[in-house]
Amino acid sequence: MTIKVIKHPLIQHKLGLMRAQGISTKSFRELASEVGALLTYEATKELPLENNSITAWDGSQLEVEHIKGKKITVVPILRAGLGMMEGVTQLIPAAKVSVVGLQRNEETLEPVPYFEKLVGKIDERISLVIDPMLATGGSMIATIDMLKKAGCQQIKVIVLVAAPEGVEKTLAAHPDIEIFTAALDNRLDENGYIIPGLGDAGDKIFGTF
Ligand SMILES: O=P(O)(O)OC[C@H]1O[C@H](OP(=O)(O)OP(=O)(O)O)[C@H](O)[C@@H]1O
Ligand SMILES: O=c1cc[nH]c(=O)[nH]1
Ligand SMILES: [Mg+2]
Repeated sequence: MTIKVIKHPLIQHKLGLMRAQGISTKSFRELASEVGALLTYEATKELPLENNSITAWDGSQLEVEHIKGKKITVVPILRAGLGMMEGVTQLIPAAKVSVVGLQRNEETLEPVPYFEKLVGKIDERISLVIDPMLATGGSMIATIDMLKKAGCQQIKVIVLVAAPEGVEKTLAAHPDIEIFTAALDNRLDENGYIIPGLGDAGDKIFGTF
């Protein structure tokens, strides 16, 4: 479908803080969660609503709006995706969680899958895939492949930072998805790291340097 770069001042300010050398694990993790929440607000903006009748505080019948039909499953890509989970689930507390584990081989840059636990009836849900980094796109494409194979028909992606190469590859493989990001950065370096990027997001979130 498309990529949407969300230029909200709060998002850009927080992302700018995340780019600083020597940022603490505590600050990086908190900011990843906060930017994740703000991007979730944008990514859920067009969810359809339906009217439902409830009994209100004074006993009267009242028409209120609820999110219609399909409900969301959040899909964090291990490990780094877990760093956005708190913020995302603060906004969607009832969301079911489907976990996917992928480790990028640092030499070939190919994603190596090692875990998959998806919720039931995923064909009836919208998947909201979360990962701080979309670099070559390999991990994201493999995750979307898994979700589609399990029957999921509607997929949105939230990443903190994306590289043009990875976005192009992901949208070419899966033109029906939507990507929400805080930044579309310049390029990948020779090791597949996003420039300017954030460095190794997983290591920063988990403190594994
Ligand atoms: O677009 P790609 O080229 O596939 O790279 C992006 C992936 O790399 C990072 O994870 P990593 O493999 O380092 O695992 P980790 O989260 O366990 O650190 C990142 O969190 C993405 O999942
Ligand atoms: O820039 C990058 C690329 C892949 N994974 C990261 O954590 N950072
Ligand atoms: Mg990593």
